[in-house]
Amino acid sequence: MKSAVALNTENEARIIDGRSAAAALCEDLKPRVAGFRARHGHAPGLAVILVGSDPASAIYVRRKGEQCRAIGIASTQHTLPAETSEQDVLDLVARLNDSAEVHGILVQLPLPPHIDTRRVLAAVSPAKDVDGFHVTNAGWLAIGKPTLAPCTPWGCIRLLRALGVPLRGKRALVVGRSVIVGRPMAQLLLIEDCTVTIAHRHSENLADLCREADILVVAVGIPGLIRGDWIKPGAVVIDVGINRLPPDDATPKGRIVGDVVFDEASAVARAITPVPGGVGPMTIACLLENTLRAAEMIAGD
Ligand SMILES: Nc1nc2c(c(=O)[nH]1)N[C@@H](CN(C=O)c1ccc(C(=O)N[C@@H](CCC(=O)O)C(=O)O)cc1)CN2
Repeated sequence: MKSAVALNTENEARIIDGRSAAAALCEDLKPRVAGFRARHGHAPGLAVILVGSDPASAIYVRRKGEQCRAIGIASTQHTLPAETSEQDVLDLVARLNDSAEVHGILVQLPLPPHIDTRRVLAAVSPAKDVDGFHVTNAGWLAIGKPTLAPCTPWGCIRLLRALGVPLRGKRALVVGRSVIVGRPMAQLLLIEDCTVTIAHRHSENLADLCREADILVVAVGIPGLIRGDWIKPGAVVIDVGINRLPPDDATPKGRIVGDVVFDEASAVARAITPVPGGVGPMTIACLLENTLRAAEMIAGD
């Protein structure tokens, strides 16, 4: 991946540009996708399942389809009404598991409350689990051998690597313990030889834990939780939070902010991801990477 981020030598944080990093990754994937097509006579295929009409989910799913097509991945979207039964979702997953044209299956989250998310995710074939949420893939990651790693944390690792800061031996704090981000993020940082701590809603002295971190990854969905004086001078801050604030006169749709107070943190940190334009775009680029990887593994490349 071409480096979209370089370290700042001045006394202010480097803003890590996730949009350029994602664009660079997609450019790198294009010839690999073309190579797959040339070898196998068909494109890698991604199937995306969207249940219900959550507006944000609909936007993300649409972007996933557009970006797949832009690099030559075949993408199909299965949009089901919010009242679809769990069994109907499971039946669709089973059909996609059996389809030779589909190499990656993604169930957009959140699912409506009457559907058991764990049961649906467990039904996805681990070989096609491009979100990396299946327990088999979580298990591979937990033993340090990731196959298909969850896209958001994998995107964070890509940003950290592109930044060029040494990770080995550094103290990393992950704030948040979700299955989608916090837990896999901690596992991936461990593979990078960081000394990893996970903090969560019951952690005591969160500010002090943050002040010890060379690498701080925050994924809790609480706008502005992390203040500038919680950050160790020179730390790298990865803000995974995407929170929409209530509308105001200047922003009728509501401003999108992260979990970190950006202006305060950027005065202290060595480098920081903005929201929007940081980790978010990498999530989709890494999904495309995982889809190609799944296709290559299924084809035995
Ligand atoms: N099955 C999955 N569901 C969900 C995932 C996931 O990885 N797999 N992650 C999120 C939603 N998501 C992708 O699905 C996602 C969220 C945000 C962004 C993004 O680029 N955000 C922008 C800001 C928001 C905007 O512009 O609308 C940014 O950060 O710049 C991409 C993907 C939950 N569900």
